[in-house]
Amino acid sequence: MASDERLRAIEETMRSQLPTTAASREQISLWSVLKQSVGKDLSRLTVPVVFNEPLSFLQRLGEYMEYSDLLRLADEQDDAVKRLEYVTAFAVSTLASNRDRLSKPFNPLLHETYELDRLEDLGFRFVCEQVSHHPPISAFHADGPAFRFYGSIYPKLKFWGRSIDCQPKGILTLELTKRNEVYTWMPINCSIHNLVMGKMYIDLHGTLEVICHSNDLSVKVHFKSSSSWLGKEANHIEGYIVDKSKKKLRALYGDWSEFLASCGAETFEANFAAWDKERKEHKEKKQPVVGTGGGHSPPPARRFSTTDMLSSPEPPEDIGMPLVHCKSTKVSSGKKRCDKLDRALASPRRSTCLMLTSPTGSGTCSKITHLSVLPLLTGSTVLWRVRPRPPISEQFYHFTLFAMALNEMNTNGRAPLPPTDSRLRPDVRLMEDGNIDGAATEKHRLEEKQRDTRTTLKKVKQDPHKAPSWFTQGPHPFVKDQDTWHFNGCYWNRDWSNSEYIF
Ligand SMILES: CC(C)CCC[C@@H](C)[C@H]1CC[C@H]2[C@@H]3CC=C4C[C@@H](O)CC[C@]4(C)[C@H]3CC[C@]12C
Repeated sequence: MASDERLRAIEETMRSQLPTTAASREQISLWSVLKQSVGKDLSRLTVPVVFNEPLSFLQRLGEYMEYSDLLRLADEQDDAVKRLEYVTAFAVSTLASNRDRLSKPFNPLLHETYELDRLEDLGFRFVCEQVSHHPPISAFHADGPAFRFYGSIYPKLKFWGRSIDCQPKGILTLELTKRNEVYTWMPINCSIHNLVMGKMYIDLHGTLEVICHSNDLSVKVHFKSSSSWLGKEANHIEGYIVDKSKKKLRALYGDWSEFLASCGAETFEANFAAWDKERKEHKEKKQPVVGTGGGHSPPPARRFSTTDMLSSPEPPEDIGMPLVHCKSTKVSSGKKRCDKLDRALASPRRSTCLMLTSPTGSGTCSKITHLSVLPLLTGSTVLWRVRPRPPISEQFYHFTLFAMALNEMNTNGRAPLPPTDSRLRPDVRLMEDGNIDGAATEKHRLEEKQRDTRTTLKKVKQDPHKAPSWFTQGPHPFVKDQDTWHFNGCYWNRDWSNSEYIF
């Protein structure tokens, strides 16, 4: 693995924002666009480009890998329950970037691909291909020194007038290769509310069941559905790790957009009610120190300097007190504690512990732009916490820093991309550059081109369903009666002689 300095060097070469800010949608009513489609599958519907984000759905799937470090941590645990804890934290972390992301990624064209080779700095490489057009199915495969993570998603979207329901189909599989362990889970359901009136928000709901097929440990993480974006249950998740006999071994709880912690099952049962009450009260009070958005005027900024901070050699593991979360533009590598900040907090009587995380996890601390308190149950271990989004995120489709770099052309002396890579899509690129009309024209042209290719192939009696290049469908190796898409591994030979320019 690369040294810290090397890591930082790579990180600094990546862009931290898009070329232009998002265009305003105020002029267009989403309702007028969607009203003909009530009750229909949205995959065939095109929305005006302003309701898109400048990423293809394949690139969006690349965001699953933002916290791939959790897989290294999982692999390092000698205790099977702890491994499942980190795997579950990873599964939850793949969902975090959905918060406030209320734009539609571009529908991938058939056989479009996307690669994310971060083997050198982040320890994984990822490939995704659009393997089917109707229904739209995207298959992906990622690997690293200790894992393989693969699956497919068919994001089934239904429009209900005031909301959109998404019941994605597919299965996600994680293999910890050195441990010979296999985990699976299904994508979680989600809804987008208040399309017509009120503040739009995204709600993830249902149960995320992570099963370890090698030792019969499993966990059902329940995602509470919230009735409004202010809802006290909003984003709350909880569940128990159980063994074969359903004996509760550990409790997991958190917020899919912020953190996942674990504690003893008895602690959770005995203290949850009291803690939950406190948490809800806290949620009502919770206010960012510097505005994180909502379009309202932010409260006055408070600044803290680096000298206010005491370094702690080790990140606090068991934190039986509230955690303060700082969003900072830059933070020095490692995690730092600060007790002086106690006084700055809303509830001065609490003992508090400050953990600083930067959007990238490294850099030097210059200013803190956001503070929030995470209440935790006594004796908890924080398995995962979200990296704060950059302050400019709001103007850039609420992208995380990780997302900002996904469509970057920077190949930095790397091997050339295949002609099917999402980064070469002219419509997404134009949108990113702020040319909405140009993007709309190109998007239309690509869709027509795709249709024409299919008709021509049919005319010359060729199979219009040319097989995907890098994946084949077949039975799941570990789950009965379940199909999955298998990566053939050839992608990384980087031979594009059979890849057509689809854009
Ligand atoms: C008209 C506009 C506003 C519609 C916007 C629809 C957007 C928000 C929809 C379209 C496709 C959706 C995604 C489809 C599939 C999944 C996998 C699931 O496990 C988590 C949610 C996630 C990642 C969805 C998030 C929301 C999503 C990106």
